[in-house]
Amino acid sequence: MPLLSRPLHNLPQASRKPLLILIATILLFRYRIVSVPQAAIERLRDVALRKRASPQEIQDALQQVYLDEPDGSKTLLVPSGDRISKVNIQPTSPQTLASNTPHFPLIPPSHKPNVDKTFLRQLTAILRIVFPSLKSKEFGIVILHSFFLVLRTVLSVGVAKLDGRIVRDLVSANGKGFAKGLGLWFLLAIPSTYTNSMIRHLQSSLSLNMRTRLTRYTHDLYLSAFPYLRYYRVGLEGGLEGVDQYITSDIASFCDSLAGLYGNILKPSFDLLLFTLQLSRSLGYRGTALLFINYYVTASILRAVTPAFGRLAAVEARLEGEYRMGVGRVGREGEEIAFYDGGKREWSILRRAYLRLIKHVNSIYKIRIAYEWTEDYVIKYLWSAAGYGLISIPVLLHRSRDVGVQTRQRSERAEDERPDDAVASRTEDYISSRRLLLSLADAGGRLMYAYKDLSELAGITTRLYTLLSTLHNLPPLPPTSSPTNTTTTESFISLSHVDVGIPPLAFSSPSSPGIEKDAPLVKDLTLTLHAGEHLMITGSNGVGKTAVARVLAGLWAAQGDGRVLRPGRKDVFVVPQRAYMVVGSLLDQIIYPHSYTQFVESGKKEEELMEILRAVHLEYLPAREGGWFTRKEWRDVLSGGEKQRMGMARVFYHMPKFAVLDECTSAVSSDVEGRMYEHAKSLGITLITISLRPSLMKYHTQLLTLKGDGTGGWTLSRLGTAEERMGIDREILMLETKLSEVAAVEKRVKELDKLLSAREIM
Ligand SMILES: Nc1ncnc2c1ncn2[C@@H]1O[C@H](COP(=O)(O)OP(=O)(O)OP(=O)(O)O)[C@@H](O)[C@H]1O
Repeated sequence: MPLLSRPLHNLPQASRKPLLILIATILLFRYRIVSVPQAAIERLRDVALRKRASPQEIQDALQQVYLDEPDGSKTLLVPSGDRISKVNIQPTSPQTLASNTPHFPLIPPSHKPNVDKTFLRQLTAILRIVFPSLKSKEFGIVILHSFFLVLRTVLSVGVAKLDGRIVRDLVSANGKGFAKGLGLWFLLAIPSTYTNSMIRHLQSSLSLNMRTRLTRYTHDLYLSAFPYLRYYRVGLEGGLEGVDQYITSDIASFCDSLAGLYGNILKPSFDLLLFTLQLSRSLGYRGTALLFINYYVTASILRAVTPAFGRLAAVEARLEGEYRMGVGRVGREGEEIAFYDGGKREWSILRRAYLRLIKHVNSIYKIRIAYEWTEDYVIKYLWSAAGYGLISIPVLLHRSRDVGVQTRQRSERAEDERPDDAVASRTEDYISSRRLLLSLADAGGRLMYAYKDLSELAGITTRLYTLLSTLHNLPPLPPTSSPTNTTTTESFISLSHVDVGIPPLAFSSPSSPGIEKDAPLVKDLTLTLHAGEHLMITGSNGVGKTAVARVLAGLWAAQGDGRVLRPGRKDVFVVPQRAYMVVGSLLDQIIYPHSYTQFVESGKKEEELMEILRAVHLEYLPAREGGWFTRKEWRDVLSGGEKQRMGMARVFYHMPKFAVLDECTSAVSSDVEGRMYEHAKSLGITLITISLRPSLMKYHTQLLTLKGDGTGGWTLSRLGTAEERMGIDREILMLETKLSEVAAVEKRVKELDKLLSAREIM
């Protein structure tokens, strides 16, 4: 170590060299990717669930996240403790998506959710996704759940009977019978309580499984590749806002509500059926008929006073979404807001959104008071009173019959019946019937609540259905056929008579016919760009430059009778104006949209990534940020210019034939920008640049100028040879130098003027 303890510059030349090599090696090793080559992927494949994973395997799994399976499915690697669990995820097949589409016809925006035929149709369509087959896990849970629900009802009847028996034995002072009843009571308590816990567990489990299925299905539908790009088009063309609320909150509410409702309908229905059957034995046919009249009257009263819970729930979910979007916006754009010190303004915006929400929720609560009051009155008190009346009929009839019989037989024979037995048996009847009636009232209450829940479910179902039907019905973007010339294998991009305009809504609703279509931003655009030629698109702000890029990228369909021909999606890479940073490591930023596995499989090496970073002048990043695998919120960590350079790094990583650069270097210094352009050209990438910077003209051979005079006009001109372009550039530089000297000359003229006027005064 004495070598290291001396300052480096004090060392003789000969001993300095090995030290420098050593330091360089250590540095290189430090920033070397903890490479997870193909072998590591195979190793991860072999990691068994029960086997303890090594720290290296855990690290690999964290970076890898997924394993691609030969059947197209993915295996999710979840490190937990020192083990790695694997979850196989089957993507929804395009055939399934296509076969489901006819079940999701669009509903008019004016549709008001209610418990009606439309609701049933919507629910059935969604249930196709949740229960794809009778063999599915969800269906199994429903069967088990139903079993426990029925068991609970059967046990309740048993409890009611036992209750009556215990009291009978007590009244008739039958100690032995009483002790036996009590023993049975404790025994019956075991399956009863277990059944209750299982019902709750299976309900939560059903909800979670349904949520997982719906979420996966929605993700597969929403995050669809070209030609659907539904995540991008659902807002502009689908007219749906706040999709995050639909996918996160609405799906969860729907599943909770549906799973809860199943139990809340099935169990009280069974209760009602079984208890009525039991009661009818002691009530007789007249009592049973009266019981049914009671049900009918109650249901009619409650239906009349039930508010439109479905509509209220749908509005609540929408307002919840608006408030959530507001909070999300402040989080996302925090820095911009802070620069303007816009906290107060945002406060008032958020407050308004929140107030709208709670005002609505409050009004629901108020509406509920009247409804719940009526419900309680009818179910608890009216039913109980009716119950007492119904129980009293056989008891009183029995008694009067007894009295009649006794009077008639009094003279004929001595009373051989113990009055205690009769009382005990009546008490038993009464206790059992009373318990059954109380349970009946409870079941009725639950059913009425279930109706309210059903209305709320109708509201959430409509929202979820709207999302799914919009996603299903977005038509695919028109194909942009690959123009690879088979004779020369040369690629080109060609637009012929293309109108470029904001895409209209994909579906015009019957309520809003004949929406005026916007005039195209650019009309009748025709151009052909061969590989090796470079196009610059310019024009004032808002004239439609990015719109042209969107058409070139295939994000917007060409309007009019135009035709777009371009190579496949791999060969055209677009770098947008706003730099996008993905969640993940530093390495993930460069390789985006590739995953880590794709990077490993591409066979690219870490040295190549370093080379790319060097080309965009970001070679210091791995050292500064603590290595390739550092995970940070890159959107905040990198500066504006750094983010834009990262965008260019992605171009150099993916090496497309064409790169559309939409003002993606506006925050990069001119010298670095120039070097990046030169580098791109040296790699054989054909550039299509959207920019207002004349200094970039020299890297291009064609200039498309959008006029922006409202007519959609444009001009296309050649920019001359490289020599000529450099000549123009030199002239611009010379003129700019001369212009910069003007200020100094003017200053000197003013000084001379002052001098002259001073002499004249003297
Ligand atoms: N999603 C959209 N919804 C509605 N209007 C849009 C949408 N996208 C673009 N526009 C409109 O289309 C016009 C052209 O937009 P574009 O982004 O192409 O302009 P640009 O020429 O790239 O402008 P800049 O130089 O400011 O980036 C603008 O008037 C814009 O308001």
